[in-house]
Amino acid sequence: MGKANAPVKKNDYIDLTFSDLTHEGEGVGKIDGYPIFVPYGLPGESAKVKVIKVKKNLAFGKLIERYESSDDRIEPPCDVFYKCGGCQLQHMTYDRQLTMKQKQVQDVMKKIAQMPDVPVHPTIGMTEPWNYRNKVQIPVGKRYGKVMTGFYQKRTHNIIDMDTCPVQSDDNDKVVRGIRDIIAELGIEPYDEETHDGVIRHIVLRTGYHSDEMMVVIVTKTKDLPYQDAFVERIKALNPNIKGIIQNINADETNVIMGETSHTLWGEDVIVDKIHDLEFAISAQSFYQVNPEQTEKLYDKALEYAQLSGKESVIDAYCGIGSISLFLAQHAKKVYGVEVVPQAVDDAKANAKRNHIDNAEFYVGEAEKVMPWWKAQGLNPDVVVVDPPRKGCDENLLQAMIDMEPKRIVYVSCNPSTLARDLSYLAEGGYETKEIQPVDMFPQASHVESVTLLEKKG
Ligand SMILES: C[S@@+](CC[C@H](N)C(=O)[O-])C[C@H]1O[C@@H](n2cnc3c(N)ncnc32)[C@H](O)[C@@H]1O
Repeated sequence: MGKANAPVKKNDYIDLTFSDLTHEGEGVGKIDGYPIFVPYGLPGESAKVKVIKVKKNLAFGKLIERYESSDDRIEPPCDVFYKCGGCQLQHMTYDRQLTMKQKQVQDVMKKIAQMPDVPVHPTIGMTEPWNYRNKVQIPVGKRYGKVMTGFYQKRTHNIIDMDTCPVQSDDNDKVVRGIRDIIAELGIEPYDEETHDGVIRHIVLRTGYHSDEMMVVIVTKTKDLPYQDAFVERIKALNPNIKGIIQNINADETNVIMGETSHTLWGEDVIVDKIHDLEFAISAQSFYQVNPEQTEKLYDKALEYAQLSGKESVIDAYCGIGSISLFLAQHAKKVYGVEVVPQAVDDAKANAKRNHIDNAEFYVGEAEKVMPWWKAQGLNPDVVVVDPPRKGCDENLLQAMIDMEPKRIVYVSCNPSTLARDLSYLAEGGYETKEIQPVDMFPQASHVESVTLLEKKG
């Protein structure tokens, strides 16, 4: 069907009944099999919709008036939910969010991996799916002379001025507001994305879940930070748990938040937090899971799937600060971790020492290059754990893993689509996907995390 043959035209007003949800949580209604995606529509509801964009195979619409409410609908607790791009699912009950995430994994296993029969367990959720984030990265801007901090409006870079965010911890919210006011009072200029003038781009805060230790990172465009001493003194006074204030410099015209250079303006370079009984030092540029309560459940599942007896050698690829590696090391003979961010590998080595674990080694490098090299050196692990970023595993890494012939692979994923693609590749290499456990690391947002167990066939 060409675009001209689509059953709707731009600016049409139509009545639509929603039958499904997209992976981003938008309602899907169909006219003669032609899908129309409408934010905030829920299955079972019908509504008046304005068609805003028409493509060959699908259209997008805006919900104008709902004729009835699904039992899955709730009032979003956040005032700016319908404007902000941070969360997508606050209008649905938490149970519905969990089933939606399970179904998303089931869908990609059918459509992308062609494995409709793999068991996908119900998503492991939180008891209280709010105030869970231990990290906030918030842009700083100025409008009509007023300094603002807040998340970007959907699909734009307009900052929505906000004082609180219901998925953040209250302490993080308070410190962000405090720093925003100090920036305004000292007259330090926020960075302007259009003119590339100004100084302060982002405030990044990380708070230890068990330790309450806080790290403040001020991301600047310039090396120079005006009124640095006064700025640091006043930030210190905002919360006694602030352990370090770090400046990160990002001079590039980019969407990436942090640049490559950081230096500590005051206090410690790291904060320390615990996951179960292990302590982890975390520096500004290292990855650390954002939902501490769910991290324990995610890691428990990864460890369960690894089925270690104490005799195995294990590779943890994309290991970050060594958090999964050190749990594996407590039950294995030897663990090898690889990670591309040098500061994270420094943290991983320090974390092994801090926890008196001496059977874990960490290497800096791209996992897709280090794995084939390890294979060439004769390293043939019993188990491989991978936890890649959203783009999934590089083919060279998948092939190296197949060539190493581990008994089991545990795949921790934050993107079901690339997971399904990689599971197909591994199936061709002789690895059977046994089961998948989604774990909700991002309540109220549409991201889906999961742990998968694969075993070598035959
Ligand atoms: C999703 S995080 C997982 C980290 C760790 N497993 C954890 O649970 O905290 C992915 C990690 O992969 C790292 N990374 C990204 N690309 C990489 C590559 N090509 N080779 C090795 N590590 C990479 C990132 O820096 C990040 O630390």
